[in-house]
Amino acid sequence: MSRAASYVLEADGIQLAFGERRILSDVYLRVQTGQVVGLLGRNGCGKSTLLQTVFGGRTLADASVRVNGQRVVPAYRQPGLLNYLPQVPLLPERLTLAEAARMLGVNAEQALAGFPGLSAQLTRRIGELSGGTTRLVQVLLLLHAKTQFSLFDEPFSGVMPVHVETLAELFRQAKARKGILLTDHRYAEVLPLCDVVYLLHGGRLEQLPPDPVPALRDRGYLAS
Ligand SMILES: Nc1ncnc2c1ncn2[C@@H]1O[C@H](COP(=O)(O)OP(=O)(O)OP(=O)(O)O)[C@@H](O)[C@H]1O
Repeated sequence: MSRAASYVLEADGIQLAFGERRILSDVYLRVQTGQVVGLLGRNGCGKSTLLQTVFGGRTLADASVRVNGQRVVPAYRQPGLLNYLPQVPLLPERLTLAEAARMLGVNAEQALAGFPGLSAQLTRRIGELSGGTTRLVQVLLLLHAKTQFSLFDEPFSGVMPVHVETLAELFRQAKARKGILLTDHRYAEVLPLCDVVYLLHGGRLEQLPPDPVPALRDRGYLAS
């Protein structure tokens, strides 16, 4: 991908109900390269489901996912388009950290550089790392992988406070290379990172104004 190239990822037409319960009904989502886009919403409102659908891991009949106007369903099949970190572990436990980085085409030394201590663990197997370390290295590897977009479901989860600000800074830097869509309840870390914030509530995706806090309070996501 040329650094100057600009890509727009859009999703809409996503309808999902479990029995009588409608989860997603009115969704239009847009992420472009150079942006961090935050997706907020209360527990169980459908954020993970939406990310899975954009990635293409969950197939919904009328879902439209497009890049620069071209339909890409499932999006994950398009080489170099996007990667996705779900809430569950992604990387095979038997691989060493160095092997996992190679598998993703990532320079491990570069990806882990901001975190003294991680580079020393390159020869350890993923299955031997602590839960929080595993989460952090997965985020770092996907962030550095050469895709136009990265989707993260709770990237700050389990990351210890001393690493959170460094990770947030890496998200800011990664915008120069890609577009990022993330959901995380750590809104204090997430909001300053985001160029655009969406709130998912009642099946609808609402793009919030540049200062999203009052709307987040009004809609009951933050305590007033
Ligand atoms: N297979 C299923 N059958 C029935 N309901 C389901 C199924 N899968 C998910 N759900 C429901 O769909 C809703 C959306 O789930 P999802 O995991 O997308 O929420 P979320 O916004 O990511 O939540 P959280 O913030 O807690 O991670 C939840 O209420 C969940 O219980």
